Amino acid sequence: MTSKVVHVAVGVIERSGRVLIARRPDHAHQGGLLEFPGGKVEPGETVQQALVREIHEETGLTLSESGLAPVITIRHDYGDKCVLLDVWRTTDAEGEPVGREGQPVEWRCPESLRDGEFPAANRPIIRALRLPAALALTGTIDSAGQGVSCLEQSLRGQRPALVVLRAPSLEEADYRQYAREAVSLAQAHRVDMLVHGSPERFGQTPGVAGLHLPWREAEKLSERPVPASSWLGVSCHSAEQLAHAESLGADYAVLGAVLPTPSHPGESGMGWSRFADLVAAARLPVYALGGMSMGHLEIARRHGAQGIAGIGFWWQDDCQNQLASNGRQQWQN
Ligand SMILES: Nc1nc2c([nH]c(=O)n2[C@@H]2O[C@H](COP(=O)(O)OP(=O)(O)OP(=O)(O)O)[C@@H](O)[C@H]2O)c(=O)[nH]1
Repeated sequence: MTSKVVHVAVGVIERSGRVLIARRPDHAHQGGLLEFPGGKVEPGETVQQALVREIHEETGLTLSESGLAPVITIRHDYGDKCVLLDVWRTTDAEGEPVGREGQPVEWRCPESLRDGEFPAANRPIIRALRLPAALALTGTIDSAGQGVSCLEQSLRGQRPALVVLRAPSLEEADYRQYAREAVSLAQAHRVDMLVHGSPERFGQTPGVAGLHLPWREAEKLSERPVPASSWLGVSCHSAEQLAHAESLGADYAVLGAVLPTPSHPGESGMGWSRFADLVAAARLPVYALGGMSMGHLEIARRHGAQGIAGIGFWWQDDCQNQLASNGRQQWQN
């Protein structure tokens, strides 16, 4: 274990749906691999100031500090060096990039980025760029048929990028039927659907985009139960659970409850400060769960979250129709 932590400002510079990638010089630490441009934060600098300086030095692009938004922080020990990658994104870089230190630079689609092309610490950054800002969970239902019609209605109202099909009240056979119909509905709406529950459910649902493990399922596992090409999420409530999710190779975790929520009456929630502490120590994208509306997205991001997760802000069942039609907010990626 190395003790000194090097604080590194890392920039995800986005333009027309692509991100700017550079190649690290062969002689540098993690040399020859791809990277997001950036560099060490110098004493007396804020991370935003360091990023504006580094990006200009390396690529000639001009960034504004106010145009930077936090993505994720990752602490990683390479054995010979311990880094804290402080990752920020911007869409308003000015100029055309050139490799001013002789390094090749190119624009790439986030979907084309492969883990093995980058230093190991970058895996969560690549996940964070592909994951949406809002993770939608399906609401309580009594039957597969009711679930499918609520899902259809909800997808017609809004189209989240990623939906977790949660239905704890259904028997196994009913869940299987629900999942099959839900996946074809999701495909028609070009939405990625994840089954919620055991790894068997993933195997039994053709066309599903991934698996979301409740903690009771995650704790039984010691390795990733789905291929790298599918999503894996885990519900967590503590630092130990987040560490276990990471050891399973999860692509994201959901952490809560952050605020009081109608689904858990009488529970106060951990609050944003505790949430931020737990996220700061985690090495995967983390969604805030519990009492979330789209209006909480900004505060969640400020506390290190990938975004928000929940039911109430998108799911339309009979009691929520009124709410949804009164004030629908746009989904953001
Ligand atoms: N810029 C950048 N550094 C990364 C990424 N991923 C990652 O692990 N790192 C690590 O973070 C550290 C950044 O150092 P750097 O060499 O880019 O910083 P710098 O330009 O200030 O370095 P120098 O002054 O030593 O030349 C290196 O140890 C590098 O391996 C990434 O995506 N971008």
